[in-house]
Amino acid sequence: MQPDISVQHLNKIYEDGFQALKDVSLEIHNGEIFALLGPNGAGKTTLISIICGIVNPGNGEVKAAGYDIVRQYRQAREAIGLVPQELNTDSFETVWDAVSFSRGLFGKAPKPSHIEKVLKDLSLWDKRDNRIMSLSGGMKRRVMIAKALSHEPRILFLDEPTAGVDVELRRDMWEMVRKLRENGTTIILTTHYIEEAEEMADRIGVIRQGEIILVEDKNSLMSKLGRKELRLQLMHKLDKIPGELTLEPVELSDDGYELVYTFDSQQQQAGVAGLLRTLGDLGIEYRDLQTRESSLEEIFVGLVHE
Ligand SMILES: Nc1ncnc2c1ncn2[C@@H]1O[C@H](COP(=O)(O)OP(=O)(O)OP(=O)(O)O)[C@@H](O)[C@H]1O
Repeated sequence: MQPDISVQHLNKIYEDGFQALKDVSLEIHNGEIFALLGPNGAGKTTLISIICGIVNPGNGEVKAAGYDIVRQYRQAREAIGLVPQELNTDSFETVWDAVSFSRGLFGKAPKPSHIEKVLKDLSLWDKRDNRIMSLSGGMKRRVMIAKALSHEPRILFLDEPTAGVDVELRRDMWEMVRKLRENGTTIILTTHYIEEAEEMADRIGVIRQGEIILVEDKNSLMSKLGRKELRLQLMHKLDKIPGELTLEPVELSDDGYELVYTFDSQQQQAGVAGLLRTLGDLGIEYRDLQTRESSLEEIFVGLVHE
């Protein structure tokens, strides 16, 4: 099956000569939730804006739903809903009118049954006759999503969907996004929040200074997250790792006074207990021990600051 989004060797140099994207290649498949994670200025908005036809691409090829975003702009754009970072919500219009109008912008015939479904899915049905400016911040965000979904796109972009949103509303948003995915929408979200990527995404892409430096299944990243390290400071120097321990992921420090054991947090019980027992059997004494866990945050920070 062809990917919903295909980006091949995309470069972007802004008019002032700044290169915001460097040879970006990425494929996103139907029904995925893909999180694009990166620090400020990494190029997330630039990438999204190019795919959505708001910013001109440099060289490279970009397709949405199989359509080239330059040569087949209309078809490509119609496949996409975009919830931008900046929310423009000082509108006197009612929720119903605003969402219906957005659909019209794509040249689509009115379809009240769809607008009704979108508003109900987003828990906005009761507010349909309210003016947008009278709504709470969280409701306004929902309206933005409803507008983006009004023309029945198969791909939804959410640029920083929960920036500045309180924890409760963030959870609501996550729940909503999951529901949309269940209905077959492909979702691409940008975020600074590692927690958000962990919670939501099927796959995570990390972008740094215009380059995609990692694209990985969330679960395999989570198994990295689950790595733990046990450090044992020994009473007496060891010259080498005893044969009984060579099957274990154990390393000896250069000075021979520290053993470092790396393990999966899921196997914690058996692994650590077994190791300590073996050390006891071998008569290897230690003064102190510490464990530490590497988090996705650490992996991320390590990656983007390398
Ligand atoms: N119109 C422009 N002209 C020149 N440089 C630009 C322009 N728009 C963005 N940039 C630069 O391109 C880089 C990437 O910006 P972009 O907005 O894509 O980053 P981002 O990852 O979305 O950041 P944030 O998380 O802060 O939204 C930044 O260094 C930015 O200053």
